[in-house]
Amino acid sequence: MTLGRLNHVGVATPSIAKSVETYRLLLGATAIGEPFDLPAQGVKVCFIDAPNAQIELIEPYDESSPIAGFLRKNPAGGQHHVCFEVADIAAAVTDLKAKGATVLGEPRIGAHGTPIVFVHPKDFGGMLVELMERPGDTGAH
Ligand SMILES: CC[C@H](C(=O)O)C(=O)SCCNC(=O)CCNC(=O)[C@H](O)C(C)(C)COP(=O)(O)OP(=O)(O)OC[C@H]1O[C@@H](n2cnc3c(N)ncnc32)[C@H](O)[C@@H]1OP(=O)(O)O
Ligand SMILES: [Co+2]
Repeated sequence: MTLGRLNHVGVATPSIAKSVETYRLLLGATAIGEPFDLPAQGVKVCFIDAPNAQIELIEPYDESSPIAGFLRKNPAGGQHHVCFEVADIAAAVTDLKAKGATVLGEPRIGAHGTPIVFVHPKDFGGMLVELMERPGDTGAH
């Protein structure tokens, strides 16, 4: 596989509304998307655009959310994952598994409407990594 662009940094938060105000006030964020729910992934999502990537604010959709678990350990929230783009998610999964990485589950549709998958933090020195198929590439394989 080939490492693509950093698409977003996932930031867990107990309150998207409060986090949006922080980014707006402290960093002058202006390109702030409308929050939306992704029940299948257990999250509420809000994207804040920076010139070269996005901040993905993620709040638990319900108590079974992986973000709820993260917030129990980190009540104020914080950096949760980084997401890189790949051309072909299926090829990336095959390649990572062949190299012994722990791919979490099967690819599923993420917040950008393209297939995503996660790789366990233990493979990246404690950082949760998400891979997403580049918009426009889906179906290229
Ligand atoms: C999909 C929509 C959107 C998008 O971009 O499209 C998103 O990105 S939504 C993001 C939310 N979804 C996920 O995070 C799915 C992937 N996550 C998982 O499968 C789990 O959360 C997992 C496996 C990372 C952790 O599982 P769990 O929480 O059940 O286990 P523990 O809490 O016991 O943690 C085990 C071990 O991992 C460390 N950990 C947990 N979360 C993170 C994290 N975000 N970053 C780094 N490390 C993490 C935790 O500290 C434990 O470490 P240990 O040394 O064993 O104590
Ligand atoms: Co993400």
